[in-house]
Order: sequence, then structure tokens, then C-alpha cells
Amino acid sequence: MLKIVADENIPLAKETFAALGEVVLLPGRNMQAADVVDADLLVVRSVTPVNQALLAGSQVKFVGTCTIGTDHVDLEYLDEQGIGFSNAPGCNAVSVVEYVIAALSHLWRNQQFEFLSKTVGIIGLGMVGGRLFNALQAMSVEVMGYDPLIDSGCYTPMVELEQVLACDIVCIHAPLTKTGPYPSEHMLAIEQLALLKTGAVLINAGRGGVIDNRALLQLLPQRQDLTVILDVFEGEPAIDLSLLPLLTIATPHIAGYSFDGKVAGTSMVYQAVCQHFDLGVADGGVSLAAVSWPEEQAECLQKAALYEAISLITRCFYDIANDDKTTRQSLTAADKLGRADEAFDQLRKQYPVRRQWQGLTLELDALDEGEQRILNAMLSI
Ligand SMILES: NC(=O)c1ccc[n+]([C@@H]2O[C@H](COP(=O)([O-])OP(=O)(O)OC[C@H]3O[C@@H](n4cnc5c(N)ncnc54)[C@H](O)[C@@H]3O)[C@@H](O)[C@H]2O)c1
Ligand SMILES: O=C(O)[C@H](O)[C@H](O)COP(=O)(O)O
Repeated sequence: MLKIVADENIPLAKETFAALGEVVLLPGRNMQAADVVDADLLVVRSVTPVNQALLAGSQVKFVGTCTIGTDHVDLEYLDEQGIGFSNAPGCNAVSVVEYVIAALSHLWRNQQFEFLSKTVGIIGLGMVGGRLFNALQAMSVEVMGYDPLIDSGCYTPMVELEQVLACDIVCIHAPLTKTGPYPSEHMLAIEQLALLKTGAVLINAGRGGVIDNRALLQLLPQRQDLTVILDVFEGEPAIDLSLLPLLTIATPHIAGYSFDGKVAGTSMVYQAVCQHFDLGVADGGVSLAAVSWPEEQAECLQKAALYEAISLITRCFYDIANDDKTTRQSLTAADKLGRADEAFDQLRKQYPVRRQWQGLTLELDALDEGEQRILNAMLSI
């Protein structure tokens, strides 16, 4: 039997890992060396720095993070110590792509921004960025990507960073890296931000530190033509709140927070653990019921033209305006008490169940063949 210490915010952690031993759930943000000293297995999310300070002297043999990102884990240290590791590659990639589409659809509804006829530049073409690239291309949007670390034949066209920054919409999906041939930290500093074209939309749902947030704060008052949407911030949870009024949409690092994406993360790490300890019980998968379109809204959707249909679907499954409103209200109120960082974490901890629309099938009477194809592409992200 293993002793498993897991972040209390991992959905179904107890139910899933109980098959392997004793599960102790703890708040991830404050996990200390004493909490993990006699654990065999540590299961975290992105808010726990996993490094020598946490693990030295412990008997931890495997670390799993139920996230895509790994910038909170000292992988070199784990390797040196012979501690096994797994993240959950792609677990919430669909959710992040849906976040981007929901954000663009929100801009159509509020600013008549016809995103389907714009150019989109994607920075980082991995599980998230690559999926977004394919989805948008299938929706007939002109897309280009920048990713110096993958084969230039993977996506067409792949261009230089400057060309991506000259697009109407720029989406960041690179991990946060500080070393290597192309470190991404502050990849968008003041010089790069200055390259954004007039009226551009900038979306960061990767990691906060890929954009120099101070540079953004410096630039935005002079560039009111820009629409900036941030899901991720430097210094989370203690983010610079003076950015909020300058942003069109602000959300507390929840782009990947579909219930489907979170549960997939738990399940992927469970399976990696079973493989690592050679337990042969990789049956920890949870399958969620398929989503369907609510009957009471069917008539309205059938009559909708393309942008309206996209807007109805995105708002039904994920109304990004609600997250933006709650984030601003909660952080502003908590700031008056000097507790905005706690509020940031609470917003994430108490995040409501959000289901992905991926897999929904809808044939709409009001759409012609081309429009129906675009809708199908959006539904099958
Ligand atoms: N906001 C959220 O809720 C959320 C959810 C999931 C993932 N993320 C973040 O998004 C990142 C990307 O996720 P993913 O699943 O696509 O990861 P991935 O590892 O599959 O892909 C990352 C891609 O970025 C590329 N890349 C690395 N450095 C780069 C650079 N300097 N310039 C351009 N491209 C670069 C890599 O070559 C790779 O193709 C994660 O690392 C994570 O930090 C955020
Ligand atoms: O890297 C990821 O998978 C995402 O950023 C993920 O949604 C982070 O969520 P957290 O671990 O902070 O709860």
C-alpha cells in the first residue's frame, strides 16, 4: 500500500487513488516538506512548487501533476534523485481552445468583431496551440504559427515571431521556460508588444510570464486600440491588479478548467502511476456523460445565423463574461482588505462545473453548407 499526498483541489483524487493506498488531501499552495516526508507518491496541481526544498529527505518515489504545464516542477532535480514523474499532456487542451473561441465570440457580441475573417497568429503549436491551429483552419480562418522547437512542416504556414505579432489576433500557448535555445519568459517584452497592429487582439492562455506584465501595463494606456484578454498573469496569485481596468477580459487562470479537462488530468496521472509502480491496474478512468443541447433553447438556435449560433453555443456551455465579471468583482473587493491573492485562489478553488461542448452535434436550418461546415469544425475541436 502506498501513502499518497494529493492537492485537495484535484477532482476525484480520493476516489481514484484510494485503490493504491492511503490518500491524504492537503491545500496545494502551502504544501511543506513535513507534509510529504513519508509519502510514496505526491500528486499536485500547478500551485505547488516541487523542488529540493519540498522533497529532500522524503521517500517520495513518484510525482504526478494533473496539469499540462510543468514549470512548477524542478524536473532536473527529480531526474537526479531518480524520482519518477508524469504530467497530464493535453488533458485540458480542448478546454483552452474552447476558452479562446468563447473569448472571440464574446468580442463579436460586444464589439461586432468578425473574428472568422481575421488573421490569427499562434505562439506555441503543441497540444493546445496545434489544436487551436487545426480548429481555426477548419473554420476557414487564416492562421499562422510560430514555434521554433518543432518541425516547420507540422503546420502550414509556420512563420517568424514578428509575422505572428502582425496578425489581427495573437494567441499565446507556449509554456513558461527560462532556459534552452528559445526561453519563453518575457518573449513578449515592450519591443514585441509594440509590434502589435492597430486594433489587434492579444490573448494569453499559456503562462503569465510569457508576457512582461510591467511592459503591458506601460503600453496599454497609450494603446487603447488593443484588446487584451488574460487568463494568466505574472506572480499568481498576487497579480498586479492595476492591469484589470486595461483588460477587455480577465479570468483567474481557468481556461483549462472544464470539468472534463480536470478529470482527464486526474485519470492520466493515475494511469502513469500504475505504469510506474507496475501495478497493472490502469482502470482509473472516469467517463463523463456526453453533453447535449438543452431542448428549451433548440428553436432559437435553429433560426440563428452563423455568428449568433456560435455565440449561443459558447454562452450556453461557457459564458466567459461571467468569469470576467466575477473575477473583477471578487479581486477588487478583496483588494480593499489586502486579500486579493487569497481571492484569486478562491475563485479557482470554487470554480463551477463547466462542461466542454466538444462532441455536440447540431444541424442548423438557417446555415448554408459552408457555414454548417464551420460550425461542425467548432463543435469537434
Ligand atoms: N490557462 C490555462 O488554464 C492553461 C491550460 C493548459 C495549458 N496551459 C499552458 O499552456 C502551455 C501549452 O500547453 P500545450 O499542451 O500546448 O503544451 P505542449 O508542451 O504540448 O506545447 C507547447 C509548445 O510550445 C512550444 N514552445 C516552447 N517554447 C516556445 C517559444 N519560445 N516560442 C514558441 N513556441 C514555444 C513547444 O515547442 C511546444 O510545441 C502549457 O505549458 C501550460 O503552461 C495553460
Ligand atoms: O497547465 C495546466 O494544465 C493548466 O494551467 C491548469 O489548468 C492549471 O490549473 P491548476 O493546476 O493551477 O489548478
